[in-house]
Amino acid sequence: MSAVRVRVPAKVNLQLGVGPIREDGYHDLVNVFHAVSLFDELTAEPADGLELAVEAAPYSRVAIGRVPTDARNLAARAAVLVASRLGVEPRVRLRIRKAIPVAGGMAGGSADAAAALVACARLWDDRERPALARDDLMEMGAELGSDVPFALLGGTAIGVGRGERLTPALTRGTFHWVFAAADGGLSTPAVYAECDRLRDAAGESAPRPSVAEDLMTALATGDAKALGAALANDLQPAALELRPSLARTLNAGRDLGAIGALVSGSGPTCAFLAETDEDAADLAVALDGAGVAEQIVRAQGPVPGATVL
Ligand SMILES: C[C@](O)(CO)[C@H](O)COP(=O)(O)OP(=O)(O)OC[C@H]1O[C@@H](n2ccc(N)nc2=O)[C@H](O)[C@@H]1O
Ligand SMILES: Nc1ncnc2c1ncn2[C@@H]1O[C@H](COP(=O)(O)OP(=O)(O)OP(=O)(O)O)[C@@H](O)[C@H]1O
Repeated sequence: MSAVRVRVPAKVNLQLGVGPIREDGYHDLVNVFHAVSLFDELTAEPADGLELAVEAAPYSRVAIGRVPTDARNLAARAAVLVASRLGVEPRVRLRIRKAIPVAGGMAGGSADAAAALVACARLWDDRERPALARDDLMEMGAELGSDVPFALLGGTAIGVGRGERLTPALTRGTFHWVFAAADGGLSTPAVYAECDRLRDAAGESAPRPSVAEDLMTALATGDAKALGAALANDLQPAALELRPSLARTLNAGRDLGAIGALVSGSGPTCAFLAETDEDAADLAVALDGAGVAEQIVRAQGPVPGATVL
């Protein structure tokens, strides 16, 4: 096989309920993931060794200078994992074209890891040995990071445990989003640690999160207004503490007519929901004019997970 090209979506967390810290240092979550039409593209082709190149997608202002191009890159780690599972050498050139913000709370690195799992499994598929099944890829994804299995699955899904144990959720229709990407990222471990610190300082113990019924009903009925009202992220206070300017971004979106506004995952990207495609276009133009973000991007969800093109 010569080259495999895979397209993989970003995510926004519709509900991120953060529970207590577990013994392994991770938090127990109720994580409602939603895949949106903002895509990274990864190409895998045979090479003499493991090679990696990263470029920004046309018109995107993704800070590719902050993406490692060595063995720390999650896509490279995914390729090494697939090779070791199949008992082959990781002789592959990976080219990543990024549109998903770096360290933005939209799981860009996890998306690239998912794309590399799919691409390398296909590239090294050989009649001599049993092919890797979807479940094998999901299990390897969970080994690489909590968000990786969802990038494989896509759509809308409820994640529990670290967020890696997924159940697809019933949804109707399409939701229209506007994302405000910030200049500079936030570290996911730092945001979780800040969430713990804020809870400690307030004398609060971590609640056991549960799936919000109003959110699931809004998704199942395709009711954008109800979805906007039900959006919730327990990491948002921590992200706002670490990056106070995000309050201005969220307020600008609300003032300009968003029917829902929240920080995406660990941030700093802010997500705004609009009722129609036209409303989203108007909101994007207005937010761009307000100058509260590095880049404004429109996207729709749900969309499929990592897909071979
Ligand atoms: C914030 C989210 O993006 C929401 O989907 C995820 O929870 C983070 O997923 P991720 O980036 O794939 O995270 P991982 O690579 O698995 O873990 C990075 C770090 O985030 C923190 N972490 C992550 C997931 C989780 N359930 N509890 C945590 O406390 C831990 O400090 C961990 O060391
Ligand atoms: N392929 C990759 N793309 C982007 N960052 C990567 C990649 N591989 C490793 N990294 C490292 O991971 C860090 C987090 O990047 P990423 O874009 O995945 O964050 P994120 O979107 O906030 O993740 P999440 O939403 O899963 O918490 C980066 O700062 C970078 O050092």
